[in-house]
Amino acid sequence: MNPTAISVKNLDLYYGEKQALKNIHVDIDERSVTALIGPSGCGKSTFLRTLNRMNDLIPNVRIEGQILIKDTDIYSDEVDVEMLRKRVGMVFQAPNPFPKSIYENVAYGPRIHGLNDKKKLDEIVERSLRGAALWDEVKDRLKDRATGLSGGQQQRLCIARALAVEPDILLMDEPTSALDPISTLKVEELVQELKKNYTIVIVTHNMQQAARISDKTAFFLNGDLIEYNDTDKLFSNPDHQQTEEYITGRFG
Ligand SMILES: Nc1ncnc2c1ncn2[C@@H]1O[C@H](COP(=O)(O)OP(=O)(O)OP(=O)(O)O)[C@@H](O)[C@H]1O
Repeated sequence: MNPTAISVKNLDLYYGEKQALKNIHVDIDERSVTALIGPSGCGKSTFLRTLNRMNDLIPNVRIEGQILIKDTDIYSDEVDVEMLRKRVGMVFQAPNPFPKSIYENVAYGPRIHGLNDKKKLDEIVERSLRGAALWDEVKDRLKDRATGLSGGQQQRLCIARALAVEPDILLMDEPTSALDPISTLKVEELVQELKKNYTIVIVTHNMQQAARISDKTAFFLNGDLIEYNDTDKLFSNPDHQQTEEYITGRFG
């Protein structure tokens, strides 16, 4: 069994008066893929965003409870949120490269963290693009604009951009929902490869995708974590009736 990468205890989250996460407890394994599933509005993205404090950017959010990453409570006052987001990278639903070159997209993170050595940046750009399975497709046009890449390539570029600052954890919020089936497959294969080195938490609307790529699955409903289980078990013989109803398409 892998050690725990993220330990969530008694987590409540409120948007103003509305409670969006209710007493969530979960331990996420290191170097594994954890899928978050559930119907629209159940709190998947909200939960994902708590893991690198992206909800801090939303007004009127109140968070109670604890999230430990390597024994540090990420909500404690001493935590440097910039450093946290370096360790816990994020990839969004729609690929969102900067309107800059392919090279500059990947070099951006290391540069803002103070690295200016051209040789080191070259190495990081190559390593990150290789890590995101994009190097061979772009190595001869690193100076071209990133926005000229296909959607699937742009998404892998965003993954390379996240890898460039050497995170431990990668959060992915429906990373393939804007992609065609072939690009989706490439990103799914990439996720399998990345879990050898990173802890991955992925929100997906697609239950087949969760079943294909994740080791564990968390099923949310109305802000409650109903079931957190091995993916094989959750999709074949879930412990809770609501999970059964959801995976067999009776609601959601
Ligand atoms: N910025 C916000 N301000 C107020 N309420 C919000 C905000 N973001 C989300 N919510 C509410 O919190 C609940 C959970 O939303 P969240 O986006 O986390 O769900 P989700 O499961 O990711 O949904 P989807 O699958 O549609 O993306 C919803 O009721 C939503 O309306």
